[in-house]
Amino acid sequence: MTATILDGKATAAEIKDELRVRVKALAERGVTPGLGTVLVGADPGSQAYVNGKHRDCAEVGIASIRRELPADATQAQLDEVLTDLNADPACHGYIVQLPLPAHLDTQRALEMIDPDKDADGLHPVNLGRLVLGYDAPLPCTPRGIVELLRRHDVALRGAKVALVGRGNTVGRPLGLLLTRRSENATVTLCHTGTLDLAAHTRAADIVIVAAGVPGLLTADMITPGATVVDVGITRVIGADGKGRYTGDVDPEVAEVAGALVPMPGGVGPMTRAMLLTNVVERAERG
Ligand SMILES: Nc1nc2c(c(=O)[nH]1)N[C@@H](CN(C=O)c1ccc(C(=O)N[C@@H](CCC(=O)O)C(=O)O)cc1)CN2
Repeated sequence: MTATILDGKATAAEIKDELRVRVKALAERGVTPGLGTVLVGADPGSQAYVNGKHRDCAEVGIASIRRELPADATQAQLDEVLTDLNADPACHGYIVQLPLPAHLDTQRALEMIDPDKDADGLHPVNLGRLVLGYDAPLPCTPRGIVELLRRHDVALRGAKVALVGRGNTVGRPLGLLLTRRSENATVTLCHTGTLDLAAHTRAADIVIVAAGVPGLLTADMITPGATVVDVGITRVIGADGKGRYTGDVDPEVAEVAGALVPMPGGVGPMTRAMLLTNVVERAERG
């Protein structure tokens, strides 16, 4: 068996086409959605991700608001930028690019974001709203995974899902999304303390791996025909001395799985598309 590839890049492109139409409708009401980004320091990876977000904005007609601080910025300087963005009516949602330099308090920065402008959906108030089933901006990666599966007709209702990883940005919120009444999947949340991980992944119709451990899921760990989602993205240095990104799923899994969300080209582009979606939704609310 060779898995059907669930192409996140193509699906994200479809979503961006749909967003372009919604942005045009907003323009007719005199509203231009605005996404803000806060970048501290000059890490090349973070700069590339922020540039990518602004390219995405330009593609769909969202206004870009860029705030940059030097690597040695103080917490007070960062607070000031966040306070400004909270008050800026042109900014419907914004993100603080992570990771922040080690001397800054990330949790404090995330908590300073106005929850109604939290484009990443990672503010504790919004994660709390998600737990309680209230309306809230949803975290982009979990939302992107559910959207990708839905658009490729992967049945979630009644499905057994093994979710590997309990982090606050993917594993935990994704478990909450998948167990909402609208999705109705049955989720086993696995983590580093799970005994016999393979027994859980083999019993699952859908295996989602967000552990940050390259090649963690091997072909013998899934049932033939299962759907596999690779959320891992770890930078490794190859034999040629060059850096590259690798996922949590061993390439041989593609020979056994029925469907595979690959890395690259799967969850990453969907995460970016959901960030834009969160901003457009905020602008539509007025
Ligand atoms: N505030 C945030 N900070 C960070 C986030 C985030 O969602 N919010 N996630 C990552 C970086 N990131 C976006 O910021 C991001 C990472 C990877 C991709 C992506 O599309 N990756 C490609 C493969 C790698 C590549 O080609 O560069 C893929 O999966 O196809 C998008 C966004 C940390 N910080």
